[in-house]
Amino acid sequence: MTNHIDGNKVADRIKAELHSCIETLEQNDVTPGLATVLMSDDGASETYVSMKQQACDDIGIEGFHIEIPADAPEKRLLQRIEELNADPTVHGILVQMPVPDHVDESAVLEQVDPLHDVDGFHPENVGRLTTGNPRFKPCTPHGVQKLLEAADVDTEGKNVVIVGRSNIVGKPMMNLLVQKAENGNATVTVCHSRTEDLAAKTRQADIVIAAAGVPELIDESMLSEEAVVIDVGVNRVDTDTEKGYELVGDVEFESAKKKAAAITPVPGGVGPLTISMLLHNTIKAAALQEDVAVDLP
Ligand SMILES: Nc1nc2c(c(=O)[nH]1)N[C@@H](CN(C=O)c1ccc(C(=O)N[C@@H](CCC(=O)O)C(=O)O)cc1)CN2
Repeated sequence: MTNHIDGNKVADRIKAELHSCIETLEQNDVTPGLATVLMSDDGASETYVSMKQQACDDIGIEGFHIEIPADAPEKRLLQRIEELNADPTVHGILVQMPVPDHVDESAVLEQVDPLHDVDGFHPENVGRLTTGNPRFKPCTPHGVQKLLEAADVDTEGKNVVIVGRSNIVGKPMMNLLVQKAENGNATVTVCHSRTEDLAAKTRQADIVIAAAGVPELIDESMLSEEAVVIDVGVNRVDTDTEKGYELVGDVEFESAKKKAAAITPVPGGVGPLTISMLLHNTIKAAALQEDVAVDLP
């Protein structure tokens, strides 16, 4: 029987568990602070940033929202990040991705102080993750691990196929899953747009993680019986509705759910975990910077 993995439920449980960490910080006179920086007119990016701010308000993290016009020079963004690095009330900083084309993404990621880098995108934090000593696990891959754990899916020794090689999801997901660590120890294949015969690869997988950003790329015919399917794609597809679009995953949900042992929906699957794990990382950043011991979930 198909088993839907309810991301909202798992995310709510993690948020409830994080509440006691916030209390511990408050007892030590620390209010964790998160700065979100948006340099984009993209509607989806605006939505994600306001969801992050709302989640901060809900849990007791102080949110600082900075908007920089999409056509401003790169220097303005870099200067603002420098100011945030030095602000003692700000423990976590994230720059919403993607940034405009005229801005050098690497320069932006390197400008965020590694101890404030709650996205885990700074090269120092990427290096720590790769060498098995993560400081901040990138939010979406960490959320996928939490979803698998909640669904009682043991990754040890499993064949995992990740479809997509982005720095935000595909590559850190690979690094987390191959680690000799809890929720790791998997055999991982990373596929991408140049992969030949993608279906042959995904059919070998016990677990398929779809993160290509291509609506309904993966259907039932590309899955093995009883595969676990994690759909990271949140694609806006134009419709005639009042909203103007609908959200579609990278997996053709209706066909895939017939075959999968467990599957995440879109919306309501991985997305909510991205937000919860950002709160997790912000609390960790505050605890590290303020030298307070917290028991993170
Ligand atoms: N600096 C970062 N930029 C981006 C990241 C990131 O982790 N850090 N990830 C993605 C987008 N993203 C977070 O920013 C994100 C995507 C989706 C969701 C989510 O909860 N989606 C909901 C649906 C929301 C909707 O109505 O559109 C769901 O799937 O249920 C949260 C965060 C790129 N950029």
